[in-house]
Amino acid sequence: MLAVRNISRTFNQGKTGFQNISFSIQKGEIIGIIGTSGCGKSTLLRVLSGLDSNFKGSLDLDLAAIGMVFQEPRLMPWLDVVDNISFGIHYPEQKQKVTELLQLVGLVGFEKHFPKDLSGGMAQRTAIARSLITEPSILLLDEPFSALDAFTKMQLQDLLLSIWKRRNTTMILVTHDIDEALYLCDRILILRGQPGELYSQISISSEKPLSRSHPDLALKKAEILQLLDVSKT
Ligand SMILES: Nc1ncnc2c1ncn2[C@@H]1O[C@H](COP(=O)(O)OP(=O)(O)OP(=O)(O)O)[C@@H](O)[C@H]1O
Repeated sequence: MLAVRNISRTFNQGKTGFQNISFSIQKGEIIGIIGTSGCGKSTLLRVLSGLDSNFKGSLDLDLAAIGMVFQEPRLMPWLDVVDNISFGIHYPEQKQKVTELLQLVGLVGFEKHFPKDLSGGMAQRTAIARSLITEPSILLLDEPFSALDAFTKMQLQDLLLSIWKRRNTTMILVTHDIDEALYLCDRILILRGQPGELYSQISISSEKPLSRSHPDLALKKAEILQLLDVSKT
């Protein structure tokens, strides 16, 4: 349903960004993108989202069907939770949808709270609900939980899986957290180099989610560390 062929994005210096990346994604797949700092992961996500159209190669996806979640929630401080979620849509007609999303992300009871009164996890739940309001078929997530404490992070990872189970949303997740990618993803793309290139792809379990301590995930982690060339650190 999504195909990326030979795409490259370099900047003026010519040395940065990413190059010659090709992959495809099936409906309902969760794909992780992992790579060392500066190998172009965020740049790739910006290109996939349509925020950056200055790339070479071909991109076969419906940009209208995309939702995006960033590392920081990017909520509007003067709007409460409901108004943040429903910003840009015609709320009276979409009230039912907002109610369903509040239930989905676990924010019932917090409708009238403003961002300053939300914990980091609740703010990110609001951002996730907002990204789903347009019913995207693909969700792009750029290190969505990296600013959260370990416990909240695990809760929100499980929230993503529950969204995926209910809606079969295709997701592309950029993360530095290999355990997170192993737990959530069907397949992990490993980028290396500057400019970054697709170095390898690893399939995870077909019985997702495996328990976080499952030995298969430990084996895959060792494989990924080796592919990233950081297995001794
Ligand atoms: N607008 C820009 N102009 C010039 N260079 C850029 C621009 N955006 C990104 N870069 C460069 O492209 C490279 C890749 O950046 P990017 O943020 O995509 O990497 P990343 O893999 O997401 O890094 P990190 O893991 O540290 O977040 C970096 O060297 C960065 O400096």
